[in-house]
Amino acid sequence: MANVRVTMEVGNDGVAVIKISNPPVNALAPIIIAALKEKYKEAMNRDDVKAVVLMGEKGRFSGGFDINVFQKVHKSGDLSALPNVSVDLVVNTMEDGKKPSVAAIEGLALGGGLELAMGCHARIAAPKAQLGLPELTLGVIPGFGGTQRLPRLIGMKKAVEMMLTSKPIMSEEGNKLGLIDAVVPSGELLKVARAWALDIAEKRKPWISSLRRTDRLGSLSEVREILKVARQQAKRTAANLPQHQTCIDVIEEGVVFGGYSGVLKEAIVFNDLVLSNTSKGLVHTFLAQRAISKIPNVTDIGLKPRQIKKVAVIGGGLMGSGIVTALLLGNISVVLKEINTEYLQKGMKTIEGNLRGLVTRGKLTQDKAEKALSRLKGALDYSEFKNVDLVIEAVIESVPLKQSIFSEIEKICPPHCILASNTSTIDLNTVGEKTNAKDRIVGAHFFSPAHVMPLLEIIRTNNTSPQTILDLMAVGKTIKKVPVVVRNCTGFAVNRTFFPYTQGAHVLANLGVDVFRLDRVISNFGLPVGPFQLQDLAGYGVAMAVSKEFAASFPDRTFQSPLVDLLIKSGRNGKNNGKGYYIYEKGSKPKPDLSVLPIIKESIRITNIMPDGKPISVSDQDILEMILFPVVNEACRCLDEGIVVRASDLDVASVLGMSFPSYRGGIVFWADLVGPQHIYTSLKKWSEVYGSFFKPSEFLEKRAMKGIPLSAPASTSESSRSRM
Ligand SMILES: C[C@H](O)CC(=O)SCCNC(=O)CCNC(=O)[C@H](O)C(C)(C)COP(=O)(O)OP(=O)(O)OC[C@H]1O[C@@H](n2cnc3c(N)ncnc32)[C@H](O)[C@@H]1OP(=O)(O)O
Repeated sequence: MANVRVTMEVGNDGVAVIKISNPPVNALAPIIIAALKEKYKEAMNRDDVKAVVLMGEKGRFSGGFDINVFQKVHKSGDLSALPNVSVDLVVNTMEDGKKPSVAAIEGLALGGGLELAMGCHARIAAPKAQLGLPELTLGVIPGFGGTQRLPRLIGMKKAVEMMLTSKPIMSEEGNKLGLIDAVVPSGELLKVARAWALDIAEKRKPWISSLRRTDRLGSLSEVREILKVARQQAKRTAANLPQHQTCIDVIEEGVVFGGYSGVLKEAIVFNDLVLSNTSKGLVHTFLAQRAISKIPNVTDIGLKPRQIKKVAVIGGGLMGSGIVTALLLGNISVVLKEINTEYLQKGMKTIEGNLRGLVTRGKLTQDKAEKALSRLKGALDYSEFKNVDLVIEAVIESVPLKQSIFSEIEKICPPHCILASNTSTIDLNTVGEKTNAKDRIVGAHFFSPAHVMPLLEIIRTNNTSPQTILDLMAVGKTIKKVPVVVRNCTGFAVNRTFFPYTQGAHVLANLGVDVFRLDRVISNFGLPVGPFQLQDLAGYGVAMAVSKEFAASFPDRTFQSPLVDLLIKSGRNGKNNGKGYYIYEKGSKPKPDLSVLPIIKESIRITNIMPDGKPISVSDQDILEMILFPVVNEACRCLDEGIVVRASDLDVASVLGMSFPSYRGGIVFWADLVGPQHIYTSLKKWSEVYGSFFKPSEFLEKRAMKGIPLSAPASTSESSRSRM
């Protein structure tokens, strides 16, 4: 803890330099806040101090309030762990202190970090420092006066945009907007900040308290118009989130009743929001995403990732070309291998199209797209494979084909080369069966479209070496994916956990519940689309292949719905041919296709599972639970079998792989909030009426009976089942 501290050095010029040190981002932990108060008090009382410069250690001002403290509050429900910063430190000690403060900002000033800087009387920044108030992404609002000071410094419109989108700006833009008083080279930052602070103290520069400014706010009617538009927008984009509307209310309070009233209201509602389930979910998601890269016996044994300079991708279909695109964007040289010129050209065109799409959407410059393409080579044989560091196979899901590819590339590639498969269903032991390189065989499961979706599932067998896993994790990070390391099993972690999602929806459809209502309930819960629309988007071929796979591995809990087969027979193929459960027309939103109803009726006739031949009557809550509890049940089996390192990995995987709402914290976190006992009792009841698809797993039963959260690590007696 020696490096968690605040230091103060007073120079001969009479400037006290107060420095925050809490690596790696100088987070404002309670101990830092207490030390800041102490140093400020000392600076105000010392006769040899004329002014203060506030800065952060090692080139980073501050990443904001310590997020771990939120988690502690979430667990204990005790708000007293939150220190009084907004009034006590920022208003009374810094802004209204008798000596001026100047913030010297380098690297980043985010959340509470930027709020401290705004409490200073001027802000000097090094180039390219990130400035932002991302608190809404944690389910709270800025709580150290940011809702009041940012609009007063840069104007209402931009301030509202920065808070509601949580997007940071760079110091150069901050300078143009009035948030930053000067941008100076890093080496001159401290010198300029000291001089600026003295200039304020000696009245050569104005002594400005942001909270008292009104000149940038605009008239009340202008403010109200901006806030009205923001409210409407937030209703659309953040329907289930309380913090957006609350943030707007607090901003308005300050404009109507003055900045100080705004600060007081901000502090009150901040505390309410901290305790909300939304904040619990979002904070959990943030920390879980960081924990995911810590793999016991891989990342903690002193291994260093080797550099992956050249990658070969086999197969230029939709997945293969998406993977190539992602690699090229990560500055990696790629060889795309196809079996003939026609397929190769098709793959190349798809890659070009992917890059062009990013340019059109303003996500990539033309220059960068061209440079990315220049790193790509096409090949029809393996001659380019002699010096590759990694091969990713992305051909069709055929066991003999994959096996022959792997035994061929083993002979051609250098002995250090990682041999990865993008299979989503085939056992990796089977894929690598005919090779002698089992320690280098690994799964690299991307999600479609691979250049857009952020998750990379890394599947290890019992033979995969830690170095192979570490290297692939490093590649994942280079191409801006979040890698989750999982064990080999049918469907791996994501598809396996979520296969009952579609299944549950099909059970309900066959019990007579309207499919469009089912989709609506799920999208109201926060997933982008419901299970039927998702099936339309993924294509029915995928649905058929996947359900066959699961039926073979988990016959006890696979519901055989004839619906997709009937849809295909009626000439539907989902979005691919514009006709599925919905009608897809260019330029318009998908519309429910009522002509699908007779097909569903036929499915109901075949399955004949409706009690007394009548549709069941269910509430929206029942629907939600009947679709999601079986998912929780399968997640329990994955935990029991040690498919993931920790429960929160499954949360991240569900958020990034299945778009489960991040503000609900992920599937296991959500289940723990709902309560394992309720989930167990409900599943048990449904299994008695509707069959074994709903049968609760042993793991769920045990945890429910003992009142242990599903996310709690396995006890010694339980872990005998785990394969980790
Ligand atoms: C009252 C106030 O208004 C409330 C607040 O201030 S809430 C906090 C607002 N701040 C934020 O939301 C910033 C959150 N942090 C980030 O976005 C990113 O971490 C960052 C941009 C600062 C740095 O990103 P990057 O360099 O990629 O590093 P990243 O891996 O994310 O973080 C490095 C470590 O710092 C930790 N960290 C980052 N910000 C933190 C914070 N505010 N509190 C505690 N820990 C933090 C991470 O958990 C991670 O820990 P680990 O090494 O143990 O895994």
